[in-house]
Amino acid sequence: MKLDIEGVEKRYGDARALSDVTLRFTDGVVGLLGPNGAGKSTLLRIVTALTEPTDGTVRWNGTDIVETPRAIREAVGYLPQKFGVYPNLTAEEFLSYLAGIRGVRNPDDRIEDLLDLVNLSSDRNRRLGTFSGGMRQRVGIAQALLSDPSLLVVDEPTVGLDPEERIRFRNILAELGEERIVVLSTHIVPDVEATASDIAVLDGGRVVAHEPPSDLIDRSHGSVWERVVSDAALDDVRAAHTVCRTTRCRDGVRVRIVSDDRPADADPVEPTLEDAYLHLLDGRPRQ
Ligand SMILES: Nc1ncnc2c1ncn2[C@@H]1O[C@H](COP(=O)(O)OP(=O)(O)OP(=O)(O)O)[C@@H](O)[C@H]1O
Repeated sequence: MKLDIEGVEKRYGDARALSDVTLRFTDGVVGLLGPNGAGKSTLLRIVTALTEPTDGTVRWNGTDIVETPRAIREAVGYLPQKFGVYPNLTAEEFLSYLAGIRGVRNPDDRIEDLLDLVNLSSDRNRRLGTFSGGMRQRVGIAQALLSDPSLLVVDEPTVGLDPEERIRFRNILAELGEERIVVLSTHIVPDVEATASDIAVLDGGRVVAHEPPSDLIDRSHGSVWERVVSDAALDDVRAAHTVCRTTRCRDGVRVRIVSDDRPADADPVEPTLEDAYLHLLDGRPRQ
């Protein structure tokens, strides 16, 4: 499978949401990272043929999806950021309804397998209106997989999931990525770290990195530090540096800092993907 995005630009009036985006995705999980407003959802809407680019091309296994949107619509499963359900339907009824609309073959077997995959078999006959946010999200994942898509696109899928569900979900994504392209857009860097073989970072509508997580981490070696400070000194450290994490310890607060220069009294530490991501975005912490 191959998804080729070339020179894609998207303008809304005078505002540019995407500028000259060129990316090639192949089988595996690709993590799409970027701060608020970076253009992630816009890019996902373009590659799923829900929106047309203002300029540039997107090809699915060689076929231009702007000219032939059917090529991608038949291949894609999509879990949008805002996923609505019919509250009066049960999980099983909802999936059956969508399977009917989408012409899924052997829908009963497929729904059985998917309810099992997302751990909702025992809740299949409950109305969706009684589901927690995390359970609804799992229904969303199941519906995205109904047609056994070769391209699975998921936008912020772990929002609302508790830690146990998140880990379960990450494992499902990693497994799914073995035989298809999974594009996972998220703010939660550890989710990407756990699943993605490839990372694309957007900032201000442009691609600022596209490489394996280990390469991104390598680039921030020598720029991540830790030191212990008193509570009273914490504000000064925050004013002077990009602080990516603070942890309370016996002697005060352990502060993790991203900086190209060594901060006073700080020791170098091994960077994580989250550190590398902050370092890439000019060391400015974002939401
Ligand atoms: N329909 C639209 N009309 C006008 N501007 C839009 C529209 N959709 C998105 N934008 C703008 O395009 C830019 C990119 O938005 P987009 O939602 O793609 O970013 P994002 O990376 O998904 O952000 P977030 O992480 O907050 O969801 C933003 O400046 C946004 O305001």
